[in-house]
Formats: sequence, C-alpha cells, structure tokens
Amino acid sequence: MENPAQDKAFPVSWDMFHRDSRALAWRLSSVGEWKAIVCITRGGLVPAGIVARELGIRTIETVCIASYHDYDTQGRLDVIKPVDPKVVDLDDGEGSGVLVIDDLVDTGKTMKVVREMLPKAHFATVYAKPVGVPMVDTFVTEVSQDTWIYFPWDMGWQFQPPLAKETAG
Ligand SMILES: O=P(O)(O)OC[C@H]1O[C@H](OP(=O)(O)OP(=O)(O)O)[C@H](O)[C@@H]1O
Ligand SMILES: Nc1nc2[nH]cnc2c(=O)[nH]1
Ligand SMILES: [Mg+2]
Repeated sequence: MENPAQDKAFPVSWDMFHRDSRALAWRLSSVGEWKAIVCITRGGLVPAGIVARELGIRTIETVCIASYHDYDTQGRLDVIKPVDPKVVDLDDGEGSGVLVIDDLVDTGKTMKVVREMLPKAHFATVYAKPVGVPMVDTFVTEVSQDTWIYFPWDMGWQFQPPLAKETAG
C-alpha cells in the first residue's frame, strides 16, 4: 500500500521547525548556489523564508498546489498557480539555478508535478517519508510512512487533563 494509515504522530514546534529549516539551509550551502527559490505553497512558504535568509536568496517565487483537501487524505492534485516563466527561464528553461522548497515529501506526487515543470532544479524539503525520498535531492529528517507530521501553524494550545483523571474509574 502506497500510503498506509498514518497513526503515529510527529509534532513539530516552531523552535524545532526553525532549527530543522536552518539545518536544511546548512546542507544546501555545500551543495550548490541558486538564483531563485520556488516554494510550493502553502507549506513551503515557511522553510523558504528561512532558507532564503540563510543563503542570501532574494528572488522567491511560488507554485501553488493543493492535494490534501480533506485533512490527511490526498485527493486530486490542483495546480492553482504555475511557476512564472521568468523564473523557469533563468538559465536554460528547465529550472537550472532554481531551488524548489517544500515542508515535506510524503507520497512524492506533489514533487513529481513540480519536477515536470522544472526538471533541472534542485528539490529540498525539511521532512521526508520513505515513499517520497526518491523525489527529493536534499532533506533533513526522515519519518516513517505511517507517521503524520503536525506543523506548528496547524496547531493550537489545548488543556491536557491530568493523568490521574484520565486513568480514574
Ligand atoms: O508528497 P505528497 O504526498 O504529494 O504530499 C506532500 C504535500 O502535501 C502537503 O501539502 P498540501 O497539499 O496539504 O497543501 P498545503 O501545503 O497548502 O498544506 C505538504 O505541504 C506537501 O506539499
Ligand atoms: N501536515 C502534514 N501534511 C501532510 N501532507 C502529506 N503528508 C503530511 C503530513 O504528514 N503532515
Ligand atoms: Mg504543501
């Protein structure tokens, strides 16, 4: 099965996300140099800002894709906005000189669509699951396929009942 039930939780705090995105920038800094970042919205917006700051990249473009319409179930993949041709054509019309950033790769379907637009770009994510790993050139942390990653922008503070109350009765 390509994407089994994702019943393990990997919660990520803002601090963790900042540290892991900086680690991504650190890895990328020894891989190459890029003229522009293309971030895959919306999840890619946050790491793209951090990596752009670390690597001194000021041209930042978006490709707007949505597929997980129903929380954790992937549906039809919608390209809401393609990459600006000015960015595709920076070097050779195939994405050389472009760094594509997303928060994570899961099945790899989102990355595959963007790879078709920018075949020579470098693809990077902060987190990766095994099925998606072949689609990404650089990432920081791998989690198992049956794990759901909870990002800080999707979370909120909530009262936690004390253990004693949970186990009573
Ligand atoms: O490797 P895949 O199985 O294709 O999944 C990975 C994509 O899923 C999430 O985006 P989502 O479509 O939920 O949109 P969002 O970034 O706006 O949250 C995530 O941000 C990746 O872009
Ligand atoms: N937040 C979040 N979005 C996803 N999209 C695909 N996989 C995931 C995941 O594990 N977490
Ligand atoms: Mg996304």
